[in-house]
Amino acid sequence: MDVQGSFLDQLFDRGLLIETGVDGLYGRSGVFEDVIARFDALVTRYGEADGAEVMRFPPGMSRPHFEKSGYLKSFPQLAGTVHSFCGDDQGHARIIECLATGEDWTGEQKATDVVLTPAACYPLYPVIAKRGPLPPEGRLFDLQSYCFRHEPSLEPTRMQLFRMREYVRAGTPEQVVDFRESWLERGQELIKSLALPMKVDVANDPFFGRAGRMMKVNQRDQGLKFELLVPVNSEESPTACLSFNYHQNHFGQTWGIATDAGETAHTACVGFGLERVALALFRHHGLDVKTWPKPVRETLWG
Ligand SMILES: Nc1ncnc2c1ncn2[C@@H]1O[C@H](COP(=O)(O)OP(=O)(O)OP(=O)(O)O)[C@@H](O)[C@H]1O
Ligand SMILES: [Zn+2]
Repeated sequence: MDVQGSFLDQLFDRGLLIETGVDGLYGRSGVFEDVIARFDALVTRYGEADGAEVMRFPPGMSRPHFEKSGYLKSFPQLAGTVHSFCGDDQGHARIIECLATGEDWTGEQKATDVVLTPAACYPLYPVIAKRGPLPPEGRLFDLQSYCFRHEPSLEPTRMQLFRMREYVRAGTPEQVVDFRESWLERGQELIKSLALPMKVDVANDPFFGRAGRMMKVNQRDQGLKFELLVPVNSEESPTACLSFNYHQNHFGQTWGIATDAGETAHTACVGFGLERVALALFRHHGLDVKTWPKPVRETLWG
């Protein structure tokens, strides 16, 4: 068995992750959750002085907002929608019949107004827009959400439902670029304080299809996305644990968000993959948190 498979099996054997029968969909133990909570609190300590406005959204968002966001243009392969049965007794009878005969029953389902949140910041932009033009200092938000992406995998770091902590900045290009620069530094300090090996590299999002190829090249050429990578599954392809994204005026234009001076607002976000950081810690410091290096334990548990 390859290294990835065995790391996942070790996590199952220890009960840190709990199998559900679906790749990338796992339960988590109390110990695993405690590591996530401690890391989440550490992120808060690093960002505290900035006074971000805290908002928490459920892991589903408005389908009309999702449609307007442009997500389906770029990442149709990752999207997840919530469907429900809206029929009558006959429809119900067909579902039961299909289940009994092993036929597909899902044709009776209809799309609801809810889609699964693909990234913690997607529900935020329409909320910012609704408040009107930004104040002169711009705005800063603190988010955390379960996110869904249809990317089933045996790599434990690639889940279908996982939590993303984010800080999102909206303002002038200068304000937004400053924010991203400062988090590029802080993010590295933060991961160093956990004694994890890392590197920062330019990256691209998985834009779909032929048209997506150019978008990947553009994103890289313009340095719009950086990732902080930690080897978890392998040394050759380290895992993006943090990402630093400059959207330029994409969301400002899409949602009609203006700066105080009446220009289209720019936005950027820094995202922390909470499960990925936890997995990196278990990978490098061992499956028993009691034996983790003392400085790491002190950073997390004080
Ligand atoms: N499938 C996933 N499972 C667990 N965590 C994830 C997953 N996809 C993304 N993340 C985490 O969420 C953060 C923000 O998401 P982002 O869209 O920037 O990731 P990404 O660039 O798509 O990651 P990758 O390149 O590995 O697919 C990432 O830095 C990562 O830590
Ligand atoms: Zn984001």
